[in-house]
Amino acid sequence: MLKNTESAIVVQGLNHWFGSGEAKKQAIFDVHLEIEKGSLTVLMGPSGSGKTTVLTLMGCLRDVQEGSVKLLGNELNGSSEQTNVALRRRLGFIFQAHNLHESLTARQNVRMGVEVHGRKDRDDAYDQAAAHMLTLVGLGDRVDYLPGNLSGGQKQRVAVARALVSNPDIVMADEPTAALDKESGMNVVELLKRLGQVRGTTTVMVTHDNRILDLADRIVTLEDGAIVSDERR
Ligand SMILES: Nc1ncnc2c1ncn2[C@@H]1O[C@H](COP(=O)(O)OP(=O)(O)OP(=O)(O)O)[C@@H](O)[C@H]1O
Repeated sequence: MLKNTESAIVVQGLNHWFGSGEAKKQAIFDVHLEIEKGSLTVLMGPSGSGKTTVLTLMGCLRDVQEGSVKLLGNELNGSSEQTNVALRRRLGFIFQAHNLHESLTARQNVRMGVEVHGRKDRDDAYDQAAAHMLTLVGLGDRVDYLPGNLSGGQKQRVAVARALVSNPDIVMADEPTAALDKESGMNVVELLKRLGQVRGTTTVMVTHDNRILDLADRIVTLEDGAIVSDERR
């Protein structure tokens, strides 16, 4: 049974290593972080500072080696695969490589975001939800396009729609605006912010994009695997 709490994510004393034997190297050092439901948190820091590692640990995509990560009240350190699968269903992931299926239209790609979660008997509802989400990301006139006929920025917005269509509790995004021009990038982040206010969706976003910092509720900066600043706005 999954639990619910007021904090979306609570990280305590998190350490992480890569490699083994002589090559074993610590990448994350004693990270503590509590993220409120409905907030938009940005993780910043130089290349190699540990942002993606922290995001994947919080997103149930990597085993927690030492310390505690509670996701929606559920401890990930030592959690069962069954719990991990159930938790991942409550998350939406947006990564830089958008991984769209080239043979499926924008709408069909977005539908996959709900189909993996649910029943097969709601065809029309899935289609409508996918088209609605594509409209929200500004692609209402492109729902039946194949990825090959979309620009890099448009493909990225399809990936955003796919991550959001299942109404996830938490969105984990790694450089979601990197492929987007200023206006499209702002639109995506504004949408995530609005989902936080309206649906209580929590967003944690890794970015180097200074343009979107004004929209963040909180900016956490990592250096050499440790948090060096934590600014609430
Ligand atoms: N699979 C891996 N195997 C070995 N070392 C890794 C692995 N993944 C990350 N690291 C190391 O862990 C540290 C943190 O990497 P991470 O990718 O989390 O940083 P980042 O801040 O996300 O960087 P970037 O902004 O370049 O994506 C780096 O020193 C990196 O070399």
